[in-house]
Amino acid sequence: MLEARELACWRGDRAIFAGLSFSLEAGGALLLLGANGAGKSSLLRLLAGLIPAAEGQLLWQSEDALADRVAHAGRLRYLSHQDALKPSLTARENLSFYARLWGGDVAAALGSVGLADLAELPARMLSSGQKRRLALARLALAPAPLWLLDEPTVGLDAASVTRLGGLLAAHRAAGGAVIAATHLPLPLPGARELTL
Ligand SMILES: Nc1ncnc2c1ncn2[C@@H]1O[C@H](COP(=O)(O)OP(=O)(O)OP(=O)(O)O)[C@@H](O)[C@H]1O
Repeated sequence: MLEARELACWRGDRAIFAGLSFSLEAGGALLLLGANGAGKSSLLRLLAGLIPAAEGQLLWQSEDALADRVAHAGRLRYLSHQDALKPSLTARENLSFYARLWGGDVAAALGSVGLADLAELPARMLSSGQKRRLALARLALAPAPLWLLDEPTVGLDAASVTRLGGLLAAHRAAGGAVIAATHLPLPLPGARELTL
């Protein structure tokens, strides 16, 4: 599904990583590990097409993944370590923005992360873990084959980690792939590990 060949990344005037290769099959999962500053978030941004690779190739089904940026954006869900919420909009309104882009059932997605009762609360009033859950609810809106997740479980309680495990398992069972950067245990059975 996805293949990285000899990727190199520079941030500013510093080389962050080079010669990085991996492949990911449908239903597969890859955990990005490594110390602070190792380049996990940079790699996710590169895979999302948000920063350029200094060298190497990214292939999607054996074709240049980034030749058509719009097509690439359409096949992925990228969750950065920031929650990307509008503080003054309610939880429902925040998620409705993404539903207008991708489709999906906002109420069901809120329910899947346990936020049904807080749908009408402005995002600024949510706790940090609830904000993270609202960001993760985007994953439950409409299918996309590739999920790129940056520290998805930061701030989550145990029940929310279990719920996320359910979303990840359903996504993979439907043939979706996941790449996640994390310092914490993630419910991704059988995931391969890539240490930067
Ligand atoms: N916009 C930027 N300009 C210059 N350097 C940057 C920029 N963004 C990140 N860096 C540098 O790139 C390196 C990799 O950062 P990155 O955020 O990818 O690391 P990380 O592995 O995700 O770290 P953490 O575990 O702390 O989240 C760091 O040294 C960081 O300072």
